[in-house]
Amino acid sequence: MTEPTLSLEALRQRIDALDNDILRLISERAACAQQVAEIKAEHEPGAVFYRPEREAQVLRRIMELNQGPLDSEEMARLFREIMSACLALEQPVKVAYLGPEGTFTQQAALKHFGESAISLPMAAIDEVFREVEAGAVNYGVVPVENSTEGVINHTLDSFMDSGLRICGEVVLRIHHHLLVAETTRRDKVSRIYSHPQSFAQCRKWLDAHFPQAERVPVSSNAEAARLVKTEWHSAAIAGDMAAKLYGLAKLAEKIEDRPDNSTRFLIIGNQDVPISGEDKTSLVVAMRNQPGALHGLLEPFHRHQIDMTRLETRPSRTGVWNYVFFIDFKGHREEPRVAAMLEEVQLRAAEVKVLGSYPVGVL
Ligand SMILES: O=C(O)C(=O)C[C@]1(C(=O)O)C=C[C@@H](O)C=C1
Repeated sequence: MTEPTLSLEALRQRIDALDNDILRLISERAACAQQVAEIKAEHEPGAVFYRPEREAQVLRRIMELNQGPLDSEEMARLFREIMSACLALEQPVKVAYLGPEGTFTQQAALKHFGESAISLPMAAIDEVFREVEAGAVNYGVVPVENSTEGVINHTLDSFMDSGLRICGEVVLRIHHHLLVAETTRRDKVSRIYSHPQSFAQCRKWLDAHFPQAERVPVSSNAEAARLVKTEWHSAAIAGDMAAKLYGLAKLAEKIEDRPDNSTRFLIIGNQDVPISGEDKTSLVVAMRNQPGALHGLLEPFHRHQIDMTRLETRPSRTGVWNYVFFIDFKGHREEPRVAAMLEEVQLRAAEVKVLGSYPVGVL
């Protein structure tokens, strides 16, 4: 057995000395951010302090540089919080999310903006849009698609009537747990509350383990968790945030049928985000009702070798049998190859609306 090189006492002294350095360096960094804020405020009327492209670059660089022993995601999360605190010094950022408190959307908001952001729950997706449009908050966070259940139509439809732009995306691994009040026994659970999407994502597990329990759909997972707090014969399917918020125990963990179950959320705001180096663009395209229209729309993507990551169809709501396409692809609208493709699509389509170019989610 090899002897430890330093005693416990000596290691703790070393940690204290390192903490002194870290403290000094974080303070120096925060002072730099304050100066950045002064420059922004001087040069731009209505200065925008939050810079998604810069944040993505900072996090990507840290992940590339990291050599362990902490893994790169863990290290990026630490830097995420440092930047969040620095941004709060520049200007506290207010974020509306699809609530109530304890939902996965709140978790996504905090994952993206860090714990120093002020997050405000809204009752519905269109309320999140309205709060951002009215200027009551700086940004909004809404779910847009789930890997098991598909697209969230409310969010796509809200974009059709809104002038807001997409400033970012965040992907969250969704882990569902079966939660109960502390005194509830497994054999007493006769009713399970959850959001319909979560029931769908855990259907096989529920069929196998609780085939007899009544499944009661409610408006959110957090609402399900709130209900079981006082019902000793009920359980809720919800995530970690809701479990913590309502002090519930986990009867079973990670009960989702697919281990890669994840949800993608969009950050909506009023700004056009510059190129970060690894970006995505989202469009809504209305096509004329004629044969070959879809082929005509897709052809320029193929020719310019642009990687489409999603294509959704929605009724346009402005005429019978008219459809619009929601398209996501890799690349930024200011890249020449993307700009050339967009020009061609514009010629072929009845209407094209660029919802935004934004950094591919880092964390
Ligand atoms: O570089 C900037 O523009 C900053 O304001 C600094 C900083 C950071 O802490 O690194 C903080 C907030 C921005 O969203 C991006 C980066």
